[in-house]
Amino acid sequence: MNQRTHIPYVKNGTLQKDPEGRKVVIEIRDLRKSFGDNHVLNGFNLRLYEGENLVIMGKSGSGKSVMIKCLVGLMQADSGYIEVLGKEVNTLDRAQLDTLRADIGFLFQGSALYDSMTVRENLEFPMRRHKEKLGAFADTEPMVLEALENVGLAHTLDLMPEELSGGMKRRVALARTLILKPKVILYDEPTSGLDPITAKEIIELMRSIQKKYNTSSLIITHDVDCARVISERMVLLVDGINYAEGTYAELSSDKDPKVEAFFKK
Ligand SMILES: Nc1ncnc2c1ncn2[C@@H]1O[C@H](COP(=O)(O)OP(=O)(O)OP(=O)(O)O)[C@@H](O)[C@H]1O
Repeated sequence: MNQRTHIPYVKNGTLQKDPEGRKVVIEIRDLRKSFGDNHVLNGFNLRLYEGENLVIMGKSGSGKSVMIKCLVGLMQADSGYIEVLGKEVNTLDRAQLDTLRADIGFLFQGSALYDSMTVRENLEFPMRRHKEKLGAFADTEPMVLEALENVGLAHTLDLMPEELSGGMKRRVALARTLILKPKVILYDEPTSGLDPITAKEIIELMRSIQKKYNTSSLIITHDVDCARVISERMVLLVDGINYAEGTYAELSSDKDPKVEAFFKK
C-alpha cells in the first residue's frame, strides 16, 4: 500500500485525483444539505478508491452522519451527485437500494448484537435477509465459521452476547458485517468506548480484513491514534466541505488553525 503513487495534498474543497487512476468506489460531488438555517453540507466532495482506507474526521455536529445517511440513501440531500459502486444513489428505487446495501458493510456505534440470539444466529440474520446475494446455501455453518475465524472468535459460535466482552462484541459485529462479503465497509467510530489495547486489536483486524478482501473502507473517527494507524488518506470535514485532504503526516504538520485543531491532544 505504501508503494502507491502519492495522492497530492489538497485544500479548500478541491477533489483529489489518484495518479494511478484506481477505480472509484464512492464519489460524492458538491453535496449540499441544510435543515432550515442550519447549513450542514455546503458542497462536500469525496472520492474513495478501491482498496483504500480513508478516514473522515470532523467535529461533533459537523455533518459526518448526515453525509453517510445521504450516501446510503437514508436521507435525501438538497443537491449533489452521489455514486456508490457505479450506481447513482438518487436514482435507485427501494429494491435497488437494498441490493446495493448488500455490498456495503456497516459497522456503526449502535450496530449492537441481538441480545436474545446466539452469536451464530446473529451472523445468520443478514444471510437470510440477503439470500439473493449469497445464493442458495443448505448449511450456514461454514460461512458463519469463516466470518468468525476472520475475527479470531470461532469458539464463540454458540455463546450469547452477554457472555462476551465489549471488544469481543465489536469483533462479532464486524464478523456479521463480513459475512455478506461487502465491497465497501463504512465504520462509524469503530474504537469508541474501547480501552486502548482492545481499540488497537480492532484496528489491526480492520487492516487485516482490508488486505485479505481488498475492501475499501470509509472510517469516521475522532480517535487520532486510530486515524494515524489505519488511514492511507484523511479528509477533514470543516464548514460543510472537504476542507483538507492528505496523509496523516501531511495534515498533522499543517499550520492552518482549523487543521491543527484536530491534532491537539
Ligand atoms: N434529521 C435532522 N433534522 C434536523 N437537523 C439535523 C438532522 N440530522 C442532523 N441534523 C443536524 O445536522 C448537523 C450535523 O449532524 P451530524 O449528526 O451529521 O453530526 P456528526 O458530525 O455526525 O456529529 P457526531 O460526531 O457528534 O456524531 C447537526 O447540527 C444536527 O443537529
